[in-house]
Amino acid sequence: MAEVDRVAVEEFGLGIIQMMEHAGRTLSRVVIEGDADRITVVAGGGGNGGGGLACARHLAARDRLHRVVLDRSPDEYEGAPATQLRLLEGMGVELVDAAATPDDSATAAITDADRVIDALIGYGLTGAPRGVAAELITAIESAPGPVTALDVPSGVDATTGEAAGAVATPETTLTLALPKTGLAPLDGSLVCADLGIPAGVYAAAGIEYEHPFGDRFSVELSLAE
Ligand SMILES: NC(=O)C1=CN([C@@H]2O[C@H](COP(=O)(O)OP(=O)(O)OC[C@H]3O[C@@H](n4cnc5c(N)ncnc54)[C@H](O)[C@@H]3O)[C@@H](O)[C@H]2O)[C@H](O)CC1
Ligand SMILES: [K+]
Repeated sequence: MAEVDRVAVEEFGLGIIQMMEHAGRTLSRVVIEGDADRITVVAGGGGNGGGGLACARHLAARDRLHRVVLDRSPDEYEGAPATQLRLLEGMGVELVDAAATPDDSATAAITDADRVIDALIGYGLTGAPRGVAAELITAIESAPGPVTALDVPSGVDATTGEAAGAVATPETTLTLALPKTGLAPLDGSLVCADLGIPAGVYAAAGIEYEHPFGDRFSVELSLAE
């Protein structure tokens, strides 16, 4: 998937921000179909967090957003995730910086929600979750409300499916563009979102690909028997 992203951006000129917007908007559609109206988005600093922040903007516009929890200071965001964050700030959305709140307001923002979106870490996970991200994964895992994970449950290796430390167990995972091999052993439902990546990108990346979405922009997947 990382190679597909590279080819899409470097050889086809697709923007990261374009794909991230598809991810966030489709994620918001999936959770808006449920009845939760106090949805907390927990967002990391990379591409996964950026998709979560785009989702938060669409939820806020529909009055379904409870809180946005970050694992680092807003000043530390760069690139497309920073763009998503600035848009949210421009809407007046309050951000909970879990790294700067010694009290339990980040945990409360997660436990008070009636659904939590786990957009902390995606396929960019390296090793077991550390620091504030690990604490937030533990808080998500113990939250009373259901969890929707973006791309892969944070803490799960997208390729091997192994979890070397904390992991949040989702009710639903919305994976992006292609199902990752590490999702095969996953409990819960799996939905794949179309990011609008042209078929030629997959060909250039050496992947045999048939557009799986038909007329839709997301499809539910199940494991072959
Ligand atoms: N075509 C696609 O599928 C697209 C996917 N997108 C999304 O982007 C992520 C991958 O983005 P990337 O920036 O490469 O990495 P992540 O956001 O997954 O992770 C980096 C983030 O996580 C922190 N981190 C990594 N390991 C640890 C650890 N052990 N403990 C604590 N923190 C950790 C790191 O510091 C970074 O902040 C993909 O999954 C999709 O969600 C794109 O939006 C575009 C297309
Ligand atoms: K995630």
